[in-house]
Amino acid sequence: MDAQLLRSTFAVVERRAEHAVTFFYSHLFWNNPGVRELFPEDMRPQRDRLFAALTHVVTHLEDPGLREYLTHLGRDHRKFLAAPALYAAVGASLTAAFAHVAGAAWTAEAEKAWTEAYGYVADLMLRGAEEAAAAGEPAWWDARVVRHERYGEDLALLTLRTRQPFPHLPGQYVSVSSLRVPRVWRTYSLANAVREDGTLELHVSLVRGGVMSTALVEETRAGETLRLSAPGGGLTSRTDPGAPRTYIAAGTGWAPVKGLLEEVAQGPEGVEARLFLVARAREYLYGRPDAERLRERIPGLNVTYITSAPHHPRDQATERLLQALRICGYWPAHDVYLAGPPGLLAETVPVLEELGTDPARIFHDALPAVDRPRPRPGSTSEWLIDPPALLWHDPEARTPRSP
Ligand SMILES: NC(=O)C1=CN([C@@H]2O[C@H](COP(=O)(O)OP(=O)(O)OC[C@H]3O[C@@H](n4cnc5c(N)ncnc54)[C@H](O)[C@@H]3O)[C@@H](O)[C@H]2O)C=CC1
Repeated sequence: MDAQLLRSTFAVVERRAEHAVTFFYSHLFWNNPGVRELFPEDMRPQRDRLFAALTHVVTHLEDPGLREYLTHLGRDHRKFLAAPALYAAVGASLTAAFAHVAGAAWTAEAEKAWTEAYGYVADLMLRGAEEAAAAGEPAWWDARVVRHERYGEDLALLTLRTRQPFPHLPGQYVSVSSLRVPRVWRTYSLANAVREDGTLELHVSLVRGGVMSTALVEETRAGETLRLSAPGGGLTSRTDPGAPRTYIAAGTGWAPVKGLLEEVAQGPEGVEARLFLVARAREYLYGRPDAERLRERIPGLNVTYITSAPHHPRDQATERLLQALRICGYWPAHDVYLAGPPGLLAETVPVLEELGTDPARIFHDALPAVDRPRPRPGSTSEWLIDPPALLWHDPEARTPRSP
């Protein structure tokens, strides 16, 4: 693959991404009757996702992890009922959209490079889907809501039980769909280790205007059925048994960390472990009772709760967290597991590195780039000098701006 040529054409397409995406979906739906019904009513998040995936591929062309990313993406796309014919149709519409917006940059060489690259992507995705089907994995798991608990205005804990066994590792996430908002899928971390009764736990924070979180927090009731996709994500346990580790969880980032700690509690020995549980205010520290129970079950677990002071902005908790981390020692010996809002991760990782943590031993889910909102540049030269944060870099993030 000509990585250089792929990147340079993508850079041109990226500048007109909104046109490219509109053209792509119009072309796809016009030329393939029936395909529109596979997509949700509101296409905006879908648009962001397409470019998020393309950006990931283009920025990881030489990364050996790209194969695994694509096979997992294909396995996950079974939930959309994506057949091989759809992959071919998407390829044709994508090249048409790129040709439309790239102008003079769309040379015969560029078209050849993109056709080859898309073929590679589609082959690996289809391979992932076929392997999962051959292993007897369903396209999605039906999960009954056995308990629905509200915490305050904007949080719900859902306990689910799947009809078929659900193979997950503690720390992983799933995408979830509800018949209340057809064909919409959103990812949530699982908040439990593997349990004997097979139940799963999700922590859902209400996003203002978010259709799925509103359905899950405010409308869903026990007895309903949700759909879960194949679990994914890299925030799984990597530390040798007994070796020291630090867990940092903020907001509903508590979910995967709770899963990891439940796994430790199921093990035979204690560990040298520190947990920092961060919340925007005391009343949002919903994980405290479970953290206390885990502290009793895990000898050697040290727990610190951090919140913003009353009437202070929620980000003050992050400053307090960084102060607390600076007071601790032994960072070079600790593996660090992090889960929370992208902004918190972006601020915490450099401090951990500065304190001596091995960057390769800091684990968190792949998160979008974080940037402060800026006005969009007006001219091409401004774009080149100071390209803005791309809209699709932060598709899943909450909108936690107000205190
Ligand atoms: N696997 C993972 O990493 C998971 C991540 N999450 C993410 O965690 C967040 C949870 O949202 P909420 O529960 O509403 O938490 P929240 O918005 O109340 O944030 C909790 C704390 O994180 C810090 N924070 C928030 N935004 C920040 C920013 N821009 N810069 C610096 N620090 C910031 C603040 O200290 C705040 O008190 C979501 O963004 C969600 O996507 C949730 C579950 C799993």
